[in-house]
Formats: sequence, structure tokens, C-alpha cells
Amino acid sequence: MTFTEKLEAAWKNSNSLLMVGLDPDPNRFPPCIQQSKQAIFDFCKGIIDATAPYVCGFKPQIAYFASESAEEQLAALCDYIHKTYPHLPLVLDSKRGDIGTTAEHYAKEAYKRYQADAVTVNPYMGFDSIEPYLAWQNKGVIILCRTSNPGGSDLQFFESSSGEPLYLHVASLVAEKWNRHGQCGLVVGATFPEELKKVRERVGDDVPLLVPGIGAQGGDINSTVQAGKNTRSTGMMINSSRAILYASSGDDWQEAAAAVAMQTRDAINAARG
Ligand SMILES: O=c1ccn([C@@H]2O[C@H](COP(=O)(O)O)[C@@H](O)[C@H]2O)c(=O)[nH]1
Repeated sequence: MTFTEKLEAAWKNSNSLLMVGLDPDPNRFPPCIQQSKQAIFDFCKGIIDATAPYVCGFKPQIAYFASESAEEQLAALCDYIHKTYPHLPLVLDSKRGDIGTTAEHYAKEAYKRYQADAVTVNPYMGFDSIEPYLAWQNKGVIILCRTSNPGGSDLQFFESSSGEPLYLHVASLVAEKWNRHGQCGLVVGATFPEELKKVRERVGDDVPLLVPGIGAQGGDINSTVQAGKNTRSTGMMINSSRAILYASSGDDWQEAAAAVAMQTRDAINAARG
């Protein structure tokens, strides 16, 4: 099964466009978890089990694991997701970008070591830096387009000679040239619904958008869904990390995370119409 087939099935069967981001920060773990030798694994597993009924997938952010020398815990977590929730796509957020020979190893890291269904990548070094990911024909390649952070405008709004901003050029390149196996997606922030709408118009129905920026970054759910949905009222993995992970720092952390995930899914679904 390809990444996009798995994602389509998850959207339909879970009736959810919500993706939960796994950004484990040990300083914010509840006290009952902090003593564990594998606290990062235990915390993320607790969040995954609590929120799985409400999501279309999970997005671990590799930096949170690597900075704590917890790559083995990330690998164990990815294995756990695959075995326990085989219907839910796993998107590794690593935003890699390098020359082809090195990119081959980043692709192997994502798809083999971590068994990711898809990985985020940075397009700034051009097609030969993306090509090694495309060699894994069933796997997803989710390319940064219009990121959610304020500084994203510094470069992504830079205009080409045709007057087109760089982020739209990236959207066209991906949709028209790079998407060889139909497994490419784009990252577009919920904090910029106008640009999200332009990207959706540019790429049509079949390029999935990974949309971070609701929750802790303040993106509006209704505007996000109106701007980014496709004609089937799907097409997005709308990510929320901190607002769900740290909904409570007490003993009720799992219940609180589940409640926020359910509310967020319901708000997204209400906006889908
Ligand atoms: O443009 C981007 C691309 C990726 N991210 C990542 O998404 C989550 C957002 O976390 P929140 O706590 O929901 O703000 C995080 O892992 C970022 O690295 C993004 O925010 N914007």
C-alpha cells in the first residue's frame, strides 16, 4: 500500500484530518513519567494510545528525540505505531535537505530505520536532493512550501522574474514535475490561510497538504479548513503538537490530551461541512 492510499483510508475510516505531532519535551512531562528510564517512549506511547481514535496519523519531530540521544526510543515508538495502529500513517518530521549521495542516507534513515510512511524534506537544494526519496516509490515525500513561522516570508515570498512568489513556484514544481509516483505532499502553515488557498488551487485535489500551525501557534481552524480542503473535503493532515501533548501536566494528562484531540477533530469536521 502506498503512503497516499494509506492516508486516504485513514481520512475515511477515522473520519479525521487531525494529525498529532509528537514533540516530547521532558521538562513538560507529568511527574509520574519523569522518573522512567525511557520517559520519552512512555510519554509518547501514552499520548498515542489516548489520541489514536481521533486522528489520521502521527508526526514525530526527530529533533526532540535526537537532542535527548533518544533515537532508539523513536525507533521503538515507530515500531509500536506500526504494530498497534497499522492503519495510521507515520510522518517523520525531519526537514532534511542535502546533496544526493547524503540524501540517500537520510531517506534510508526515515523509511528503513524509522519505518516512516512519509518524511518532510527541504526543497532548497533542488531536484537532485529530492530524487533519492522518490526512489522509494511507495513512500511519501512532503516538501516544505509555505511554512507556518513568521520568518518563512523572508525567502518564501521572494519573487521570481515572472512575479511569482517562491512558495508557489515550489508548489508548481512539485505538482507538475517532481511528483513522479503521486506520493508527494506539501507543508503549508495554518497561520497563512490565504497562501494555503493559493497552494490548494495551484496543486488541485490530489496533493496532500501537511498543515501545522493550529493550537499553540494560533492558526484558525475554520479558515484553515476552508482554504486547504480539496473538493472531497479531505486533502489535509492538520497537525497539532503542544496543545494536545501538554493539555495537562497532572495525572490526567492522557484524558486531557484525548479531550483536546477529540475537540480539535470535531472542530475540523464541523468546518469541513
Ligand atoms: O512550517 C512548519 C513545519 C513544521 N512545523 C512543525 O510542526 C509542529 C508544530 O507544533 P505545535 O506545537 O502544534 O506548534 C512542530 O513539530 C514543528 O516543528 C511547524 O510548526 N511549521
